[in-house]
Amino acid sequence: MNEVMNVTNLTKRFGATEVLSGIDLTIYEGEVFGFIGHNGAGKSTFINTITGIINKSSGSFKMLGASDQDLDQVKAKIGVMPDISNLYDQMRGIQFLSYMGKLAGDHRSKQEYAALMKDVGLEGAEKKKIKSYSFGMKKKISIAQALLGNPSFIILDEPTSGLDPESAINIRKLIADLQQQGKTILLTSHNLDEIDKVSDRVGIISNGKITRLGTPAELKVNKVNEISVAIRTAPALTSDKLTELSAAWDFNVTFVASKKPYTVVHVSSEDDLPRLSQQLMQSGFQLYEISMEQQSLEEVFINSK
Ligand SMILES: Nc1ncnc2c1ncn2[C@@H]1O[C@H](COP(=O)(O)OP(=O)(O)OP(=O)(O)O)[C@@H](O)[C@H]1O
Repeated sequence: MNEVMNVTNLTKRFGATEVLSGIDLTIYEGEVFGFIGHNGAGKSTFINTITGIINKSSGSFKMLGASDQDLDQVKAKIGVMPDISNLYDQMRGIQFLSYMGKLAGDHRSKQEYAALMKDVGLEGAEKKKIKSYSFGMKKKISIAQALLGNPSFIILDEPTSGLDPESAINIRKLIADLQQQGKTILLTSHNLDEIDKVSDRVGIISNGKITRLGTPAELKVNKVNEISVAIRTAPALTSDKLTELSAAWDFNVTFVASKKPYTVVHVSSEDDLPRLSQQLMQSGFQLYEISMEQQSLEEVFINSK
């Protein structure tokens, strides 16, 4: 697999505050990489550093084969979504894109710029001044700007935050289309369900370091000897009742939570499931459902701190 980005021990300090504390990360050609972290974790600082908007403090990185010293050689192949406060808001949407397109060496026809606006969900807003755009519309035009010049590596910082659900779905489709075209995408989002859906791999940044890295499926695997099971019974199984009953069982079951109408418990092996069902029925419970639960990416994120 070809490396599109390779970051080694990257640090960034603002005065005495260290925001990135030794990031190591490789992104491969054709993948969608999702970057998550709490507010202020350093996601934007990371993006700004690897795109040369701000200077690193130490460490090194390579982008599309060029070292960080030679970033200018590959900048045209990297599409970065600008902050919406950096849009020229006196310009009309299509005028802005064709102006920025020319700067990026992108010589499309007017119809092609209109098609790009349609792709990001701005059909009908081509001739409106950007200053009249809503927050979501500004977000969409900045995504369009990131696509100018046909970049092979596209970096999108919170592309769907503030978008209505339908627009967010369209942007996710656009990301999937771009990946189909062979592009590599780095995106950040606080919508963990979205990151789960669109990303091939996910990195969690916390305290300036990447604390978890893997495919969504890898991250969601429960700890060894800890299988979450959701049970729906009548009457509902309470923590006290489970403690009382399980004292006599020859396998371990621990109460985790009540998530109405389910009771979530941990068992240590899949083989405990039939035993658990049998014991509950023998104790007078009517068993309606019993199923293994996978952690959500949200739970992985909360537990990664
Ligand atoms: N130019 C700057 N000068 C000083 N501190 C900065 C500067 N830019 C960012 N920071 C600080 O760096 C930290 C990381 O900020 P950053 O914007 O990278 O976080 P983030 O993960 O993108 O957060 P969010 O999810 O809220 O967008 C914050 O504490 C922020 O205050």
